[in-house]
Amino acid sequence: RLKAVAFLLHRQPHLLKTQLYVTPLELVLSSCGVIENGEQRQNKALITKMNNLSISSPDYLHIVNDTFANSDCYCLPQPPKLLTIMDGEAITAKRTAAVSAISAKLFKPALSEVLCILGSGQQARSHYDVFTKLFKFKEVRVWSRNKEMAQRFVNDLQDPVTVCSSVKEAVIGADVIVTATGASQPILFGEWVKPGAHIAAVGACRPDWRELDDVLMREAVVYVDSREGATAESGDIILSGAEVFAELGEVINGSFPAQREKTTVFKSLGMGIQDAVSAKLVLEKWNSEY
Ligand SMILES: NC(=O)C1=CN([C@@H]2O[C@H](COP(=O)(O)OP(=O)(O)OC[C@H]3O[C@@H](n4cnc5c(N)ncnc54)[C@H](OP(=O)(O)O)[C@@H]3O)[C@@H](O)[C@H]2O)C=CC1
Ligand SMILES: O=C(O)C1=NCCCC1
Repeated sequence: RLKAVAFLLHRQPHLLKTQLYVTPLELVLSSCGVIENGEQRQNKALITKMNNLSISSPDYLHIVNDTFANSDCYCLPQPPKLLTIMDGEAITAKRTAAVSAISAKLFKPALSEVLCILGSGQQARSHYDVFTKLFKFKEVRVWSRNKEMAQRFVNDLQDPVTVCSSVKEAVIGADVIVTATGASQPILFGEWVKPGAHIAAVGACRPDWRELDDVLMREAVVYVDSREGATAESGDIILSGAEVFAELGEVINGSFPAQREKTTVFKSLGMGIQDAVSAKLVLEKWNSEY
């Protein structure tokens, strides 16, 4: 199913997020997708997700509504029927980590013993869950801006995880690094990164925000979920001038190689199709069980 989701990333048109700036809150209408079932246009659905996040507050406001509404986008013969409202926060956490896990599967070094997670919020947790479920690491490290948040993150887990006091301490020697922070300036510097490591860069989803420095962005082979999204939404790509090597879907369909032996960055931004496909899976499971 993860593979199917990733394959779809490349096959479907990508609708860029629409961002509405409403002071003091910034509303991001982050995704919108239409699912059709072949020529008959059965099971059509319109999916919207709204993210509401404040940049003036350290809190990322998770007021997220996902609607999965049955509508005919072409002629609207009758008013659309609301199929379901889903918890966008839960879906966003899982689908983002699932896509990063596909990137790790393709690009992480063959011998990957140390996982490092920068950040201790929702995305950090979902990435921890998926990465430690799918891959075996000898050591897992976490760093967070506030050390007590990192400690709280670790206290919630069954398995041992090392809390690090600095990004440098956390990333030195790491084979796989997840950056899932609200940073707007680089926190991860190329000079600290082990050659051949894989970085799943999840935060810094605005054109003027950074998590990774120029050295890392220019030296690594850069993969993205969507070229169009990356060149419009990612400060790490736009401001560093780094070249995008390939989309994840282009690697999965064989158009571009996975350069596993090199240092690789997967710059994740999130796509509507990821939400649409995930919401569809959830709805189908719900319908089959209840
Ligand atoms: N690529 C994608 O598809 C998606 C990306 N995102 C992005 O991922 C990032 C994390 O999201 P999420 O986990 O939901 O957010 P949370 O609010 O749950 O967690 C935010 C984390 O970022 C840290 N943080 C905040 N500001 C800074 C800063 N200036 N420098 C360093 N660390 C900082 C916080 O650390 P502490 O608590 O210690 O202060 C906390 O660990 C965000 O940038 C978000 O926009 C989110 C959803 C999808
Ligand atoms: O895809 C998403 O959902 C998001 N992407 C970037 C940051 C906010 C949410």
